[in-house]
Amino acid sequence: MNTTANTRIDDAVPAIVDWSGADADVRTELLRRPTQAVAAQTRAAVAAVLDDVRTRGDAALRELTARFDRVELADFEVGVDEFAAAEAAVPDDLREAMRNAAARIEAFHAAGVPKSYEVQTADGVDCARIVRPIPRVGLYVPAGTAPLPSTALMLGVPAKLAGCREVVLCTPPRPDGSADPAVLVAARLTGVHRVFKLGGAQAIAAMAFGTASVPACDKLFGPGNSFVTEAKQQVAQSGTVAIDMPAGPSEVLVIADADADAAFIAADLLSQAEHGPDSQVLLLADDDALLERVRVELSTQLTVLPRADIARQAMARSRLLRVDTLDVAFDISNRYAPEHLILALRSPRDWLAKVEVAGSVFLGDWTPEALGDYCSGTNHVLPTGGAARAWSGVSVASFQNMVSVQSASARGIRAIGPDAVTMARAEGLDAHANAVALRIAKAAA
Ligand SMILES: NC(=O)c1ccc[n+]([C@@H]2O[C@H](COP(=O)([O-])OP(=O)(O)OC[C@H]3O[C@@H](n4cnc5c(N)ncnc54)[C@H](O)[C@@H]3O)[C@@H](O)[C@H]2O)c1
Ligand SMILES: N[C@H](CO)Cc1c[nH]c[nH+]1
Ligand SMILES: [Zn+2]
Repeated sequence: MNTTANTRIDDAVPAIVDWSGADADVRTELLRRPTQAVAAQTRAAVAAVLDDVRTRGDAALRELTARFDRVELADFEVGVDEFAAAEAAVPDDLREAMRNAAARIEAFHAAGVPKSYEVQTADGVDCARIVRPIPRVGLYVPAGTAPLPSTALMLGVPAKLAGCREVVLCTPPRPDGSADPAVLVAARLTGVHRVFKLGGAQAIAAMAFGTASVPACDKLFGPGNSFVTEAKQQVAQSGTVAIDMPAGPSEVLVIADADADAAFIAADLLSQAEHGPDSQVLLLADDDALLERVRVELSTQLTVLPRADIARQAMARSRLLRVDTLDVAFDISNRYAPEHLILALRSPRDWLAKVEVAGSVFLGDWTPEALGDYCSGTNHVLPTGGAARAWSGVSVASFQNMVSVQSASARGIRAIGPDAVTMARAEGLDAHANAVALRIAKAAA
């Protein structure tokens, strides 16, 4: 332990680094996520797992589950009896909280369901976009460090709103071979059709390629550790299946001013640090005294946190940064593109226009990030690792295909056909030109 003034500061708590005047590119470089070496190791391990499941199916799943989850399973699918046992095991207050959360998630997501639309683009030419559910989707619910039934709600509710025909869910088995009961109850609450006790890259491989017991899905969803996230990216590159986004180890970036509540900020930082040793939590503030108060609070709160060991490891990749102005803090945040952004500022809504990219934003002292994790109604499956620059959190649209439709009458082909013929000839594609010209001639007769 170090000593500052009268307070003992936990060794894991980062020192305050002064970034006043630091070059913007240098700052961005310093906030990089996992090193290339770690990523390369993970890539190779995941590629081997995917290959094994693709070639050997269920036999590979059994071996990989024994190796990584330390449990021998003959059958991965959750049956009627296990669902019934889960319903009996989950306490009423948790069931009630999950029902309430599901209702708010549904209310928020239902308001954003993309609608079909039709436009007449020329006389006799109608164009439409119709919305269709993706037929078979695969959801991943993490359960390595801790089972996350809230994730089953975040994925199951929009899948149900979209109307997907078959919703499959994988979650890692517990040491006794069962699935977490709360995950099963949450899955049932949202109408998930089939649940398999599979975790990690092998679960992703099973849902991407299909095996004798697990159906191949059209699109995969959900967060997970670096193995799960890498597996999703590799199966997406193989072109057999789509994915929602890279949703890896949790991150939060807090921008705070001098009057922010240090205890609240420390609690929010620790709430994401406890997700895993590879979480990253960042605080940017323009006030030395506030930063010091947060260090003290982090030390104090760590002493009573049950998952302090995990949070301490995450602290090693985390930073407390002094910036010149709040404008600089927003510039850094926009370059970093955090999964979660907390604005612990006075009049936080006035600052919202400065946010260019972030997965989800939390305004003011009374909006802890944990509310969004569970029950405000927004989705907690969010892009990480800088992916928020171009990817968005899960929504009903993530579970839908948009199909475009066009219809031309004889009047329509006369009206717009000549443009097509001219453009086709310019591209040297005479068969294209002919397909249109034939119809123009017949429509004119
Ligand atoms: N971005 C988001 O939206 C979001 C949401 C919730 C959680 N998360 C993140 O999800 C992650 C959950 O991770 P988790 O570990 O708790 O659960 P997990 O279910 O993602 O991973 C557990 C699985 O990883 C596999 N595994 C473990 N060690 C392995 C190894 N050495 N080699 C190969 N496979 C191995 C095992 O099969 C195990 O079943 C956390 O990092 C959390 O921060 C992100
Ligand atoms: N904070 C996580 C997303 O990074 C979501 C979660 C689930 N349970 C608790 N938190
Ligand atoms: Zn969380």
